[in-house]
Amino acid sequence: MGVLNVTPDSFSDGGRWASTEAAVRHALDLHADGADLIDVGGESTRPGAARVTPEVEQGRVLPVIAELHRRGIVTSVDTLNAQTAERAADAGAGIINDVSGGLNDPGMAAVVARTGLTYIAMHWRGHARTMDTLAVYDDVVASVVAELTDRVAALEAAGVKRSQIVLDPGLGFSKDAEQNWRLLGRLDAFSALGLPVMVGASRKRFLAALLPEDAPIVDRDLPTAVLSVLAAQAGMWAVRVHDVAGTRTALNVLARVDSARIGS
Ligand SMILES: Nc1nc2ncc(COP(=O)(O)O)nc2c(=O)[nH]1
Repeated sequence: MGVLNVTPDSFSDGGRWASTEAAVRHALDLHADGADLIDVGGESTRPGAARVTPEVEQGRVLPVIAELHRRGIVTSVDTLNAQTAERAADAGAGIINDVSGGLNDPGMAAVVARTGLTYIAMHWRGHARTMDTLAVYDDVVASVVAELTDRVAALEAAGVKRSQIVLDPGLGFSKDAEQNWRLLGRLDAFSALGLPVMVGASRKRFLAALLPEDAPIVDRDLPTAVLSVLAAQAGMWAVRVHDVAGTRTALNVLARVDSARIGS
């Protein structure tokens, strides 16, 4: 899953794809680099980011989703808002990617049920302004698994089919660095729920600790690619990355080793 933030303020690529034309061009590049999916977001979710209205969000993402759909590219709409999700589905989005797992907008589950689209339910405890204060867990793996399990039950009660749901541990959302690493060390606990799982570590702050103090954000693409391989080995459904080319190359290394092993 290639990341396309059509926002002026996303932490790692804010403002570079603010126009529809620039955004579509970048999506085509990500697709050419090997992305199976393009995640189109119109509101930055980075800690401290300002909220935008659904109308502003829709103005940013709908034209991009419609044009990519016209070109046969599968998109997910990265939104907390039911109205945006519904309009994105009408514009041709194939997936709803909701970082709040349905907690932000009470109307989201009904839209997911009605559209029948794949729904990525990420673990979330609150908006960007408060999320860091909510990073308190006795056992982060057990808590995130339990809270996602609750979300699945609520979604099914609202008419969403289990077959629509993809889970995501929500790295960096109400998790500190150590908690992110703990979650990455136990991806099996998420697979054990019997649903596809996506992981989004790309360029996130917790990776910076592995790099020199003043390293540019793009240097986080190497640890991101390593995590993509580990996620693939753990049987993850998808990884959400900015540097598709790097992750695709890393996954090709894994595929080559696996095929050689099978052939041996
Ligand atoms: N499902 C899912 N969606 C997401 N959307 C945005 C961000 C924040 O990263 P960005 O600002 O680089 O897009 N991370 C996730 C994530 O980890 N999982």
